[in-house]
Amino acid sequence: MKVGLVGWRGMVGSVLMQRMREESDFAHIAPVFFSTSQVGIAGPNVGTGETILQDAFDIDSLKTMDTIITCQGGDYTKDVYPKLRESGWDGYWIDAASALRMEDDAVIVLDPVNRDVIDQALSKGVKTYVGGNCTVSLLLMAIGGLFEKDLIEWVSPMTYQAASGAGARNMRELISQMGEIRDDVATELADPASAILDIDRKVADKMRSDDFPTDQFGVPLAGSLIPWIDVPLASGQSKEEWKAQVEANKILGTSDSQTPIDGICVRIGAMRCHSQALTIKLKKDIPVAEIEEILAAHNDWVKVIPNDRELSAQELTPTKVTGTLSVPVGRIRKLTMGPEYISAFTVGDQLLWGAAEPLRRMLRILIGK
Ligand SMILES: NC(=O)C1=CN([C@@H]2O[C@H](COP(=O)(O)OP(=O)(O)OC[C@H]3O[C@@H](n4cnc5c(N)ncnc54)[C@H](OP(=O)(O)O)[C@@H]3O)[C@@H](O)[C@H]2O)C=CC1
Ligand SMILES: N[C@@H](CC(=O)OP(=O)(O)O)C(=O)O
Repeated sequence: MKVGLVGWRGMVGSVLMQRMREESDFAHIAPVFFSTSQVGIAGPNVGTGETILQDAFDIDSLKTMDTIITCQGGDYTKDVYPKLRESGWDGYWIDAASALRMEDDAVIVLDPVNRDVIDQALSKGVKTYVGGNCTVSLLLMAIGGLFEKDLIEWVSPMTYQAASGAGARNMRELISQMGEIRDDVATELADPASAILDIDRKVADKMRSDDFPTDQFGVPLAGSLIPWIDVPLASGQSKEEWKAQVEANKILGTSDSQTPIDGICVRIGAMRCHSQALTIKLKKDIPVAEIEEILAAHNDWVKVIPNDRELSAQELTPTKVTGTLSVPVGRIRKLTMGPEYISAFTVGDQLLWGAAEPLRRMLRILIGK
């Protein structure tokens, strides 16, 4: 299979390349690397010989691919995808961007959760497969078992989303902000006798000052948070909040009988792991032990963490999860609202299961390996 890769050197694309190398995916395809800015120079050698970067806007060149996998972004998709389809190209398009997700002829891929939906689409001849929003994919990897058994009446996810979701420049800015704060009080920190309230005031002054680096986020994130992600909608939701219900139900194949999923999305100063605190209303009263069993049995990556202080602090954090495919879910307990109400807390790497991994697994499904 001739596979065109677009956006492979960006942040999501680099994680995709890393995973494809780790899983020897390149042994099963003939890769062709495209670029929007570096046409004609040497591309990566992935064990299949020297490569030269092709023009990612050249429809004739793209048309020779059996499959195109893109992490280039929504603007690229909106520009190139319609031209390619209008030209008669009938290949598989696998995309990280949100642009095509809610189109009728596109499927949102997360095969540990919706392999049945993917298989049905393939047999119907669907050719467009899009990765879900990171928060949505991570939510479903964590509590997919309860959805599979049709036990959920509604979910309210309150998110704690990492800087990486906003892009590479934002990750850099977060670190710069952390450094600026620390450097500003380095002398006081070195003196154990210095007053903490003096340090605190100096930190707040620094974060509010005009020279604090906020070009990317617009406001301080380090030492603070941002309770809004993406553009506002007429409903009062942010677009990130809107995606939870529509995308999750599309992934699950339940768009006609939507399970309500809604909460507040918040950016915090983590690097690349999104966390979510969940309030779940179950359709019936089930013991916590049974809930834990259902969750743990759903897929190979979800890991139930007992509701224990030490284990939660060690296992259920961005620090533990970053760079791994593990999706821990813990803090599972009955809430005082009633026996059908439970809490849960989950963490996942938003660049792996949240972005790159569902795409490379879709490619593997296509090549049948
Ligand atoms: N960030 C995220 O968490 C998620 C992103 N996505 C989707 O993936 C898309 C891509 O996101 P992301 O990977 O963050 O985007 P990046 O900005 O990291 O990369 C996008 C493109 O920018 C170009 N580029 C220009 N300068 C550089 C440079 N110095 N280093 C690397 N690439 C460079 C590359 O294209 P070229 O080689 O052609 O110049 C690259 O493919 C998003 O638009 C979004 O639709 C989906 C899920 C999560
Ligand atoms: N919006 C997400 C990242 C992202 O790229 O989402 P989407 O793939 O739905 O555009 C975040 O900020 O954390």
